[in-house]
Amino acid sequence: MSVRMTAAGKFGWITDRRGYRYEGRHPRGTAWPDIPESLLTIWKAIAPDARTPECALINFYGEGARMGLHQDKDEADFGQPVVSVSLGDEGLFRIGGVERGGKTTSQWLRSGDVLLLSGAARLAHHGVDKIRFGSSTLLPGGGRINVTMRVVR
Ligand SMILES: O=C(O)CCC(=O)C(=O)O
Ligand SMILES: [Fe+2]
Repeated sequence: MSVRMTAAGKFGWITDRRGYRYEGRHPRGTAWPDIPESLLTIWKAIAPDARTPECALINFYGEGARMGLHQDKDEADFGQPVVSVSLGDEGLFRIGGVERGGKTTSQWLRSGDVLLLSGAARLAHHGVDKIRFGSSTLLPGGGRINVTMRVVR
């Protein structure tokens, strides 16, 4: 099972027959909702010198969902960080280096954990190998939400 996605902010990350890209509108034609203040507060606290985030990607991991190793490299300015907030079930986060195929380390991300990818880590390969479905009571039906904020342009 793959990760389900939606977004808030100026841009959302979508996929269709043309592939993956940032879009200013939801596929149904409406603007994305604003990024909630509570999330902007976390961004400002952890990345005070960064610009305002333009996208909050909301990933939902149901039972069995995972995300393969990848780099976040569809943004224009890699000097701007990526900040993610994990909610609900624990997820096993794996991170390696900028080069593909290098050594990686893994870490369980728990509900409320905030992760910063900046500097040398901004282009590090990373992914989520598995979630511990049912390890948190936050989401009534179980699962993990990861909200990832980015400056896009
Ligand atoms: O779910 C996570 O912790 C990572 C999400 C991620 O890497 C992404 O959305 O690009
Ligand atoms: Fe990522």
